[in-house]
Amino acid sequence: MAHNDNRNVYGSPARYHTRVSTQLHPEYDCLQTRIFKIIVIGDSNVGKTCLSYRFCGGKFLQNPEATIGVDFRERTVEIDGEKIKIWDTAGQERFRKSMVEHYYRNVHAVVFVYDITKLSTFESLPDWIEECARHSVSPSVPRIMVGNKCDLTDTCQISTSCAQRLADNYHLPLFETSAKDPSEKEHVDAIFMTLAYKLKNHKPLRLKQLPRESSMVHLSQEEDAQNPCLC
Ligand SMILES: Nc1nc2c(ncn2[C@@H]2O[C@H](COP(=O)(O)OP(=O)(O)OP(=O)(O)O)[C@@H](O)[C@H]2O)c(=O)[nH]1
Repeated sequence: MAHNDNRNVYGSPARYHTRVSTQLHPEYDCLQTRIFKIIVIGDSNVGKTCLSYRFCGGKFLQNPEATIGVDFRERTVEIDGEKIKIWDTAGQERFRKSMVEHYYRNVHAVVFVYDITKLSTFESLPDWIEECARHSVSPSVPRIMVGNKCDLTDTCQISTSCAQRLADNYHLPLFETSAKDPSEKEHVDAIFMTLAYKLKNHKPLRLKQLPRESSMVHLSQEEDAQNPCLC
């Protein structure tokens, strides 16, 4: 396909604001790659930002701020150069209410997170799972449940067996980990990679290659919100 500077990553005319990175990303040397949208959902302070940052940035994010609306993080994984785009959602109702429709639209996988040291975040999980169902997310969309902050064993309030029962009720795989503990880095990777492998055979979004000079265009939140279909 002939290159067109006015096209965004999904190949449709860029009608809205786009942020262009001038950095060259060698992994974009192929003509096309695939992009999957994974949303991370759960109460405020459970560690959604830190988990997604650990996977995409490889580090523990010190002093994260509350997410307002959504933050995007990306990582290209070693499965045929697939690209995972993480939507780190806001846990606080006031910061998420205008975005909820956009969280669930065309989602490829969902990560439900709770904090193992805070019972209320575990008790909220059925509400998060039901919200997801209310937004017509197809039953075929892979979902997982993640208990975060396992480094805080002394203050754990939810036993693995209790968490496993809830996970079984909803037919969700359960993972317990810590975004903070460096020794859990590979485990956090494995959790997201589990989803990546499941997604491999799913229908992808198409990502058009941009010229080497501009290399990469990120959809802004505004643009994504206004494009009716990203598939
Ligand atoms: N001990 C410990 N603290 C963590 C861990 N992950 C996150 N935290 C801390 O938990 C707090 C909240 O982390 P965030 O990642 O901002 O939580 P969030 O779920 O994204 O919060 P919202 O953006 O408000 O929805 C911060 O003080 C983090 O440092 C973890 O694995 N262990």
